[in-house]
Amino acid sequence: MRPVSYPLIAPSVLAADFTRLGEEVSALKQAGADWVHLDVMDGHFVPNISFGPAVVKALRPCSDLPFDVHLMIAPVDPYLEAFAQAGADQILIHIEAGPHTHRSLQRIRDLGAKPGVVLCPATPPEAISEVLDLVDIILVMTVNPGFGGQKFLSSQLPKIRRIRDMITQSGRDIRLAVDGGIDAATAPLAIDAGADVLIAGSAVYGKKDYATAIAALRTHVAKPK
Ligand SMILES: O=C(CO)[C@@H](O)[C@H](O)COP(=O)(O)O
Ligand SMILES: [Fe+2]
Repeated sequence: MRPVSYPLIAPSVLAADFTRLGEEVSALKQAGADWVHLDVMDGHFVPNISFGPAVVKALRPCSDLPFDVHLMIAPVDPYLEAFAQAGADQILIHIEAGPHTHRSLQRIRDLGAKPGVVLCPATPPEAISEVLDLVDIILVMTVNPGFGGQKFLSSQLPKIRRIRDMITQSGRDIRLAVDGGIDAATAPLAIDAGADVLIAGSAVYGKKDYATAIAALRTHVAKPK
Protein backbone atom coordinates (compact mmCIF):
# COMPACT_ATOMS: atom_id res chain seq x y z
CA MET A 1 0.00 0.00 0.00
CA ARG A 2 1.51 3.35 -1.05
CA PRO A 3 1.93 5.75 1.92
CA VAL A 4 -0.60 8.60 1.84
CA SER A 5 0.96 11.79 0.57
CA TYR A 6 -1.00 15.00 0.00
CA PRO A 7 -2.29 16.34 -2.22
CA LEU A 8 -4.23 13.30 -3.32
CA ILE A 9 -4.87 13.21 -7.08
CA ALA A 10 -8.25 12.09 -8.42
CA PRO A 11 -8.41 12.01 -12.25
CA SER A 12 -11.90 12.63 -13.62
CA VAL A 13 -12.87 10.00 -16.17
CA LEU A 14 -15.19 12.51 -17.87
CA ALA A 15 -12.08 13.50 -19.89
CA ALA A 16 -11.10 9.90 -20.68
CA ASP A 17 -11.50 8.06 -23.98
CA PHE A 18 -15.03 6.66 -23.67
CA THR A 19 -14.32 4.05 -26.32
CA ARG A 20 -11.76 2.52 -23.88
CA LEU A 21 -13.11 3.54 -20.47
CA GLY A 22 -12.12 0.32 -18.71
CA GLU A 23 -8.50 0.57 -19.86
CA GLU A 24 -8.44 4.28 -18.99
CA VAL A 25 -9.54 3.54 -15.43
CA SER A 26 -7.17 0.55 -15.09
CA ALA A 27 -4.23 2.78 -16.08
CA LEU A 28 -4.67 5.22 -13.19
CA LYS A 29 -3.17 3.26 -10.29
CA GLN A 30 0.10 2.59 -12.13
CA ALA A 31 0.17 6.27 -13.09
CA GLY A 32 0.10 7.31 -9.43
CA ALA A 33 -3.54 8.36 -8.96
CA ASP A 34 -5.15 8.05 -5.52
CA TRP A 35 -8.86 8.07 -6.40
CA VAL A 36 -10.97 7.60 -9.55
CA HIS A 37 -13.35 10.55 -9.92
CA LEU A 38 -16.60 9.60 -11.67
CA ASP A 39 -18.78 12.50 -12.82
CA VAL A 40 -22.46 11.56 -12.95
CA MET A 41 -24.63 14.12 -14.77
CA ASP A 42 -28.40 13.97 -15.33
CA GLY A 43 -29.08 16.78 -17.84
CA HIS A 44 -31.33 18.38 -15.20
CA PHE A 45 -29.17 19.54 -12.30
CA VAL A 46 -26.43 20.29 -14.89
CA PRO A 47 -26.84 20.89 -18.65
CA ASN A 48 -25.06 17.68 -19.63
CA ILE A 49 -25.62 13.92 -19.40
CA SER A 50 -22.75 11.50 -18.67
CA PHE A 51 -23.38 8.02 -17.22
CA GLY A 52 -25.19 6.17 -14.42
CA PRO A 53 -24.70 3.34 -11.91
CA ALA A 54 -24.45 0.68 -14.64
CA VAL A 55 -21.21 2.25 -15.92
CA VAL A 56 -19.83 2.59 -12.38
CA LYS A 57 -20.60 -1.11 -11.85
CA ALA A 58 -18.94 -2.06 -15.16
CA LEU A 59 -15.80 -0.09 -14.21
CA ARG A 60 -15.57 -1.43 -10.66
CA PRO A 61 -13.43 -4.49 -11.55
CA CYS A 62 -11.01 -2.24 -13.50
CA SER A 63 -9.37 -0.68 -10.44
CA ASP A 64 -9.08 -1.11 -6.69
CA LEU A 65 -8.61 2.62 -6.22
CA PRO A 66 -11.45 4.34 -4.33
CA PHE A 67 -14.33 5.30 -6.65
CA ASP A 68 -15.15 8.92 -5.88
CA VAL A 69 -18.62 9.42 -7.36
CA HIS A 70 -19.63 13.05 -7.94
CA LEU A 71 -23.42 13.16 -8.30
CA MET A 72 -24.49 16.17 -10.34
CA ILE A 73 -28.08 15.02 -10.20
CA ALA A 74 -31.31 16.05 -8.49
CA PRO A 75 -33.02 14.47 -6.67
CA VAL A 76 -30.27 12.26 -5.23
CA ASP A 77 -32.16 9.97 -2.83
CA PRO A 78 -33.69 7.61 -5.44
CA TYR A 79 -30.18 6.72 -6.73
CA LEU A 80 -27.95 6.49 -3.64
CA GLU A 81 -28.43 2.77 -3.12
CA ALA A 82 -27.78 1.98 -6.80
CA PHE A 83 -24.45 3.84 -6.74
CA ALA A 84 -23.43 2.28 -3.45
CA GLN A 85 -24.24 -1.19 -4.80
CA ALA A 86 -22.42 -0.38 -8.06
CA GLY A 87 -19.23 0.01 -6.01
CA ALA A 88 -18.97 3.71 -5.13
CA ASP A 89 -16.60 4.13 -2.18
CA GLN A 90 -17.38 7.82 -1.80
CA ILE A 91 -20.63 9.52 -2.84
CA LEU A 92 -20.57 13.29 -3.15
CA ILE A 93 -23.84 15.23 -3.40
CA HIS A 94 -24.45 18.89 -4.12
CA ILE A 95 -25.79 21.01 -1.27
CA GLU A 96 -27.86 22.73 -3.99
CA ALA A 97 -29.54 19.47 -5.13
CA GLY A 98 -32.39 19.71 -2.64
CA PRO A 99 -33.52 20.54 0.90
CA HIS A 100 -32.69 17.16 2.47
CA THR A 101 -28.89 17.07 2.23
CA HIS A 102 -28.61 16.24 5.94
CA ARG A 103 -30.72 13.11 5.56
CA SER A 104 -29.09 12.08 2.27
CA LEU A 105 -25.60 12.27 3.79
CA GLN A 106 -26.70 10.06 6.67
CA ARG A 107 -28.16 7.60 4.13
CA ILE A 108 -24.88 7.46 2.21
CA ARG A 109 -23.01 6.47 5.36
CA ASP A 110 -25.72 3.91 6.23
CA LEU A 111 -25.16 2.41 2.76
CA GLY A 112 -21.47 1.90 3.62
CA ALA A 113 -19.98 4.70 1.49
CA LYS A 114 -18.11 7.83 2.62
CA PRO A 115 -20.36 10.90 2.34
CA GLY A 116 -19.21 14.10 0.68
CA VAL A 117 -20.84 17.45 0.06
CA VAL A 118 -20.20 19.66 -2.98
CA LEU A 119 -20.58 23.42 -3.40
CA CYS A 120 -21.20 25.22 -6.71
CA PRO A 121 -19.26 28.47 -7.26
CA ALA A 122 -22.24 30.67 -6.24
CA THR A 123 -22.78 28.83 -2.93
CA PRO A 124 -21.22 30.41 0.19
CA PRO A 125 -19.12 28.22 2.55
CA GLU A 126 -21.58 28.71 5.42
CA ALA A 127 -24.16 26.68 3.44
CA ILE A 128 -22.45 23.49 4.65
CA SER A 129 -21.92 24.50 8.30
CA GLU A 130 -24.79 22.26 9.50
CA VAL A 131 -23.43 19.09 7.81
CA LEU A 132 -19.73 19.25 8.72
CA ASP A 133 -20.25 16.49 11.27
CA LEU A 134 -21.72 14.18 8.61
CA VAL A 135 -19.07 14.34 5.86
CA ASP A 136 -15.65 12.87 5.15
CA ILE A 137 -15.11 15.03 2.06
CA ILE A 138 -15.96 18.60 1.08
CA LEU A 139 -15.66 19.36 -2.63
CA VAL A 140 -15.38 22.94 -3.84
CA MET A 141 -16.23 23.40 -7.53
CA THR A 142 -13.75 25.73 -9.21
CA VAL A 143 -15.85 25.72 -12.39
CA ASN A 144 -19.61 25.70 -12.92
CA PRO A 145 -20.46 21.99 -12.97
CA GLY A 146 -21.42 20.13 -16.15
CA PHE A 147 -18.34 20.09 -18.34
CA GLY A 148 -14.63 19.37 -18.29
CA GLY A 149 -11.98 21.61 -19.86
CA GLN A 150 -13.24 24.86 -18.34
CA LYS A 151 -11.15 27.71 -16.88
CA PHE A 152 -10.31 27.66 -13.14
CA LEU A 153 -12.33 30.22 -11.16
CA SER A 154 -9.78 31.90 -8.87
CA SER A 155 -12.73 33.65 -7.19
CA GLN A 156 -13.17 30.38 -5.26
CA LEU A 157 -9.81 30.66 -3.47
CA PRO A 158 -11.14 32.65 -0.46
CA LYS A 159 -13.93 30.06 -0.13
CA ILE A 160 -11.36 27.24 -0.05
CA ARG A 161 -9.43 29.09 2.66
CA ARG A 162 -12.63 29.65 4.66
CA ILE A 163 -13.63 25.99 4.41
CA ARG A 164 -10.12 24.92 5.46
CA ASP A 165 -10.63 27.04 8.60
CA MET A 166 -14.10 25.50 9.17
CA ILE A 167 -12.55 22.02 8.94
CA THR A 168 -9.78 22.97 11.39
CA GLN A 169 -12.36 24.35 13.84
CA SER A 170 -14.46 21.18 13.48
CA GLY A 171 -11.54 19.01 14.58
CA ARG A 172 -12.67 16.37 12.08
CA ASP A 173 -10.46 14.62 9.52
CA ILE A 174 -12.25 15.90 6.41
CA ARG A 175 -10.66 15.92 2.95
CA LEU A 176 -10.92 19.27 1.14
CA ALA A 177 -11.12 18.61 -2.60
CA VAL A 178 -11.24 21.04 -5.50
CA ASP A 179 -12.70 20.25 -8.90
CA GLY A 180 -12.53 22.09 -12.20
CA GLY A 181 -9.73 23.67 -14.20
CA ILE A 182 -7.03 22.08 -12.04
CA ASP A 183 -3.67 21.87 -13.84
CA ALA A 184 0.02 22.38 -13.05
CA ALA A 185 -0.54 26.17 -12.89
CA THR A 186 -3.68 26.26 -10.75
CA ALA A 187 -2.88 23.31 -8.46
CA PRO A 188 -0.42 25.39 -6.33
CA LEU A 189 -3.10 28.08 -5.83
CA ALA A 190 -5.61 25.49 -4.60
CA ILE A 191 -3.04 23.79 -2.36
CA ASP A 192 -1.90 27.06 -0.79
CA ALA A 193 -5.58 27.88 -0.13
CA GLY A 194 -5.94 24.63 1.82
CA ALA A 195 -7.04 21.93 -0.63
CA ASP A 196 -5.60 18.43 -0.05
CA VAL A 197 -7.33 16.61 -2.92
CA LEU A 198 -7.07 17.71 -6.57
CA ILE A 199 -9.59 16.47 -9.12
CA ALA A 200 -8.30 16.80 -12.66
CA GLY A 201 -9.82 15.65 -15.93
CA SER A 202 -8.20 17.32 -18.93
CA ALA A 203 -4.90 17.93 -17.09
CA VAL A 204 -4.48 14.15 -16.87
CA TYR A 205 -6.46 12.48 -19.66
CA GLY A 206 -5.65 15.30 -22.06
CA LYS A 207 -1.98 14.41 -21.79
CA LYS A 208 -0.01 11.63 -23.47
CA ASP A 209 1.60 10.24 -20.32
CA TYR A 210 -0.70 10.04 -17.29
CA ALA A 211 2.09 9.43 -14.75
CA THR A 212 3.94 12.57 -15.84
CA ALA A 213 0.68 14.54 -15.81
CA ILE A 214 -0.18 13.36 -12.29
CA ALA A 215 3.34 14.04 -11.02
CA ALA A 216 3.10 17.60 -12.40
CA LEU A 217 0.10 18.23 -10.13
CA ARG A 218 2.03 17.08 -7.06
CA THR A 219 5.18 19.19 -7.25
CA HIS A 220 3.96 22.10 -5.11
CA VAL A 221 4.28 21.98 -1.32
CA ALA A 222 1.73 24.09 0.53
CA LYS A 223 3.17 27.38 1.81
CA PRO A 224 3.07 27.56 5.64
CA LYS A 225 0.24 29.84 6.81
O1 LIG B 1 -17.38 17.76 -12.05
C1 LIG B 1 -16.73 18.21 -12.99
C2 LIG B 1 -17.38 19.03 -14.05
O2 LIG B 1 -18.71 19.28 -13.69
C3 LIG B 1 -15.29 17.97 -13.02
O3 LIG B 1 -14.94 16.77 -12.31
C4 LIG B 1 -14.64 18.00 -14.41
O4 LIG B 1 -14.85 16.80 -15.06
C5 LIG B 1 -13.18 18.29 -14.27
O5 LIG B 1 -12.63 18.43 -15.55
P1 LIG B 1 -11.37 19.43 -15.78
O6 LIG B 1 -11.85 20.83 -15.50
O7 LIG B 1 -10.29 18.99 -14.84
O8 LIG B 1 -11.00 19.22 -17.24
FE1 LIG C 1 -16.45 16.29 -10.70
